[in-house]
Amino acid sequence: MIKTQSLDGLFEKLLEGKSIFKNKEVLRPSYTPDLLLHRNEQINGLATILVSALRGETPSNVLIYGKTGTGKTAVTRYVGKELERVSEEKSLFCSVVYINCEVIDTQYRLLANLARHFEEEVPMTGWPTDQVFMKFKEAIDSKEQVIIIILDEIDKLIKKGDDVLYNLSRINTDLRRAKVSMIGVSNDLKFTEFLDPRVKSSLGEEELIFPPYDAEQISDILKQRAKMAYNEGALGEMVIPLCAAFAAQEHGDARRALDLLRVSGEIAERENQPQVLEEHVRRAQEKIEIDRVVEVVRTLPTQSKLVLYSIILLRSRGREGKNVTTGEMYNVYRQLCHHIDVDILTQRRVTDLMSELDMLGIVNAVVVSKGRYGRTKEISLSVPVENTRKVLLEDYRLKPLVDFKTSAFSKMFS
Ligand SMILES: Nc1ncnc2c1ncn2[C@@H]1O[C@H](COP(=O)(O)OP(=O)(O)OP(=O)(O)O)[C@@H](O)[C@H]1O
Repeated sequence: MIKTQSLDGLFEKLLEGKSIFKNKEVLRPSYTPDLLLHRNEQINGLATILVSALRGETPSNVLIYGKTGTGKTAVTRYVGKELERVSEEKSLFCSVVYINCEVIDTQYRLLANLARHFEEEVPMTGWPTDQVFMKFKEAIDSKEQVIIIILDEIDKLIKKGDDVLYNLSRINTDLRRAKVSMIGVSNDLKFTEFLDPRVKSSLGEEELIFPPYDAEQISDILKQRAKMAYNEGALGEMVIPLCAAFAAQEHGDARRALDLLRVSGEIAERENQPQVLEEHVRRAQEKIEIDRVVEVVRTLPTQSKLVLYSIILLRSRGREGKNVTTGEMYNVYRQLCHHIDVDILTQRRVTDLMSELDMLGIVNAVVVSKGRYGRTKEISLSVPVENTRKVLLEDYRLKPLVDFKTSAFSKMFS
């Protein structure tokens, strides 16, 4: 008979412990606070452009730029919500439609979503795109109204062509009653380079830049949120300054700072600690960094994974402390390719892939002089070996390499 452990009261026991969190949800990215700190200039700037909508005029199109976590989405949604609120109060017809182009990433799906927002029956696939566009136009032109379309992460949409933006930017010439304007949001400052010049000038009628927050501003944002998220006395004195300092080092990313504040609390909670302390923040920072790297490694192309795996093998063969040279790395890389029957790239190409890994912060390569033997690059890993190895071996193409170090590889070094 299989003995099962009694689980009576499993959750009750866990719930009994007093939580340090009052409301953890307010630390999640989906939560938008009622008051956005240090963004008055951007809020007023956007409101000044959009106020035309309340006068029944077409607001200029706007492009909003700024690095990740600088409050672009939060500000745009906040101003959009306010606009809708005032318009309702004044019995006007203004609607703001928010689309995240990372999720809705094809022209068809974008138009279908817009049409559906105005209660048109459009299937999510199957129709010619023109027909969906017609439906959308018909739907909105049935009455006098101003529609503002927020296209968040607009650069993701453009990767699949800019026809839809071209059509949307000219839509007002075909409309009799309705008026449409667009707000494009992006953290890629260069994405407009790929746009049709007509779309570029139409979309960028107005531009708003969101600068990164400094440590003090992040600290204010964290304090505001911590009051709602944590019980009184649950945060050690150094927690907020340290979270702010780490996030400001990154580039002033409020999302990262809020993540850090939440994960620090989760670590302290898991250890049944009554208070979050500096050491929890340091561990949270490490955890978030590992999670980030794991995600980057997971999505690398196979060839880059093989380059990385060669470096890992060289580092873990009892050579700790010794850096790997490009020559050694290429040697092992070739054997790995041979082992799993993958094309072998030239040393030059492999060196390029390695430089990309360097840029992603996965390895660190320094050029060293070998005297009369010329120059070479010495490579060290910037990521934890075991975690990275595990992620690499999750890839089915690399799986057969799991035994590699114990057979062919050990022979090479014995
Ligand atoms: N000024 C602020 N006051 C309070 N919270 C803020 C502020 N700016 C950003 N935040 C919070 O930081 C997180 C990230 O902000 P947001 O999503 O607006 O950034 P973003 O610039 O749109 O980033 P991305 O380009 O990655 O989408 C959100 O949880 C948001 O609520």
